[in-house]
Amino acid sequence: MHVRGTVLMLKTTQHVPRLVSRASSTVMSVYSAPTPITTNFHVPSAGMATAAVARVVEKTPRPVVLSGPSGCGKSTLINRLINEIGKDKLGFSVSHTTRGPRPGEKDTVDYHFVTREEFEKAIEDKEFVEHAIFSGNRYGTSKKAILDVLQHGKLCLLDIDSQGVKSIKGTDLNPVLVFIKPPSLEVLEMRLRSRGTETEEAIQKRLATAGTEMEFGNTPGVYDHIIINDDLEVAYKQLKSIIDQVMRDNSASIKEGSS
Ligand SMILES: Nc1ncnc2c1ncn2[C@@H]1O[C@H](COP(=O)(O)OP(=O)(O)OP(=O)(O)O)[C@@H](O)[C@H]1O
Repeated sequence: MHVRGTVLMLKTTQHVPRLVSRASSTVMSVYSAPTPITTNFHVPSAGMATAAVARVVEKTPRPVVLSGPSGCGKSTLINRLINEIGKDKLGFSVSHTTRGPRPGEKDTVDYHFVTREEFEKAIEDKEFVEHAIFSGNRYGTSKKAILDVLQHGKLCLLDIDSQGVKSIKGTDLNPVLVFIKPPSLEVLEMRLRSRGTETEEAIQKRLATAGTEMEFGNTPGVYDHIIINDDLEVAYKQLKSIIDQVMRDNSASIKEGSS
């Protein structure tokens, strides 16, 4: 998965209207004129004290962002999370892309595969919270995708590239940022080739972009965690431990916020 902004969610105990306040204030840097979004969230009742409501909004669960060069193993790690945590606790939402489907990928399941024109229109309509170009294709995470996740009281896990990370850092989402790093560019190339899903041209584009992604990932202070995906078992354990911690923190903050 790339930029794609694949959105996964780990279930927490309660959902809160975080995006409502976000959408009407900072939102993402990609918005030229943010507009309020309508949701079906459970909004605290009118009888709830204003201070308590403010605390609930303030204590919204943090999303987790996974990022790293194409072929670093994001999809592999995410699929293991899905398998281990289970679909009753882990949701999956779908991003938009202008790239063509790989063999086996299904429209609306793996991505919303759209034309460039449709993507441009979605940008104009301010449907995306972040969007980026990767290897000549466009990827975007729609507000609707995230809202769909949050409506189910789940923690979002986003898979986005460095451009998306820059955008999301400029918001009040307060994401936990995790960089998935290949052991080396040589290993990355080998894995990309063995995956056998790309043309030579696409592989070259991915490798060209990989250098920039690695540089960004290595920049001090950008990411909260860096996981080197050498041994898959070790990398997975590290990621799972981060996810477990975020889930605990989110649960605790929700309880505190709603008390
Ligand atoms: N630790 C690992 N050891 C060996 N092979 C791995 C490891 N992690 C992932 N792979 C393999 O590397 C290839 C690329 O992994 P994957 O598709 O998960 O990367 P990705 O980051 O999701 O890429 P993209 O962004 O292009 O979708 C896959 O064939 C996967 O099986």
